[in-house]
Amino acid sequence: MSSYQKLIPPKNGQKIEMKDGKLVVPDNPIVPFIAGDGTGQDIWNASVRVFDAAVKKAFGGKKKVEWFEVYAGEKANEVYGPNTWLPEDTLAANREFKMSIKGPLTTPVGGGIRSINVALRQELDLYACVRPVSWFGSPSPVKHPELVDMVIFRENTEDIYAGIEWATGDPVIQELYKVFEKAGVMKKIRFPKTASIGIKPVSEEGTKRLVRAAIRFALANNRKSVTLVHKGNIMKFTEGYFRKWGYEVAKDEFGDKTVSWDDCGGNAPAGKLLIKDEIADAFLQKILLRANEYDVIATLNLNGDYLSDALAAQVGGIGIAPGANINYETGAAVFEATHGTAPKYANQDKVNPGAVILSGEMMFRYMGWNEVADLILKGLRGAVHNKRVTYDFARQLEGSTELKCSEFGDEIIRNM
Ligand SMILES: NC(=O)C1=CN([C@@H]2O[C@H](COP(=O)(O)OP(=O)(O)OC[C@H]3O[C@@H](n4cnc5c(N)ncnc54)[C@H](OP(=O)(O)O)[C@@H]3O)[C@@H](O)[C@H]2O)C=CC1
Ligand SMILES: O=C(O)CCC(=O)C(=O)O
Ligand SMILES: [Mg+2]
Repeated sequence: MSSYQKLIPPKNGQKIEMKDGKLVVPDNPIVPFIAGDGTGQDIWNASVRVFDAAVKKAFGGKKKVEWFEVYAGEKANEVYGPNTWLPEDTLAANREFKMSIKGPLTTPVGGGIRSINVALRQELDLYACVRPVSWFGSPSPVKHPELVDMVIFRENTEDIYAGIEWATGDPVIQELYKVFEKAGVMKKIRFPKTASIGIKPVSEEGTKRLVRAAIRFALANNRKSVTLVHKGNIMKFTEGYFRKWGYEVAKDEFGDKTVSWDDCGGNAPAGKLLIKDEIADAFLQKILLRANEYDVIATLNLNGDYLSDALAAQVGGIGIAPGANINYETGAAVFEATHGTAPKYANQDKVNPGAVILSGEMMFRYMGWNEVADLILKGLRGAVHNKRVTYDFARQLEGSTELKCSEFGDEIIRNM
């Protein structure tokens, strides 16, 4: 057991562990949670009741999650003192108990602390951000939202999110200019006196482990294709190499089970997984026009961030867009919504808790508690079908009843 500065883990529960490459889940697992900033607390209050109700209904008391509150963001400042955004305790709890679920955390724009969400992913090396997007019957701005059934695998530890950047005037930039001078690239910086500079690392190992995870998922779930989404025409050695390394891992490690677009002209023989690629801007227009041509998506960090919100909107909005950050080798995982803190709605018991609830659905499936995950899906589908929904759906759904965040949780429980 780790020694914690301020945390006391629940006495009754047991740890989830990884043994011989497999998760071993006890009947009473301890699962750490971070409620989150802004709307996070309202959402967590609704979500945890849904989770407990689904576990109780599925197992009749034989299994139970022991929830363990850990802190990050604003609450961490209250518990640990000013300027403590991601306490060592929280990282230690994530390591000890393997999995956790979290609400959104605030990141200021243009200065201040770097993202705690990104820091958690990097500290725990959760290299795959997995975001499934499909239609739940909710109102959508497109004619055929049912054509969207994709799972985004977003690289989660590299790219511009590594946070290697300097503000205009920083002395490091002057040092970099000396290197750029030698390399003969200074003329490419149009306004050197005022430019801020950011650096985008993309590695072979980082790309291959992400694409490998996407291909394994696609094969295990009988998916038709994996599309590598990149901007490799412009960023040749970062995004272009993501594409190259992606095709390489498919050929070298899954050559008997996959076929590339170039080798089959897009017509994959029966039983083979098609590996193709798409430039990111073209991809963004094609998902609106012909969403059914895409299935599993493997992409870089920034592209994945943009795509997640865009695809979420296509199936009815960010209010029901779930996600998981996973390291498939260590088994470590943090489940979280795609959306942020939506601060203008904080403490109004108003927003849609669906994204965290569906992140919980992913978590229970990851734990092998499929009965619980199925009940959560049934409950959510039932609530949307009955048009008893939160404000985001209600404003687009004729004849609906607008529910509070907590009431929507109750409605999901009623429909399980
Ligand atoms: N993983 C994380 O913790 C993330 C954190 N963030 C952080 O969150 C903060 C706010 O970011 P912002 O760009 O405003 O993005 P948000 O996702 O927080 O909110 C944007 C809009 O999305 C809608 N929305 C968000 N959550 C919900 C919900 N649960 N139910 C219904 N609608 C919802 C609202 O739309 P409407 O106004 O139309 O009602 C809201 O105004 C920033 O500090 C950002 O860095 C952002 C993303 C992820
Ligand atoms: O960390 C943040 O504040 C934003 C992260 C984000 O938008 C995402 O992971 O989708
Ligand atoms: Mg985002």
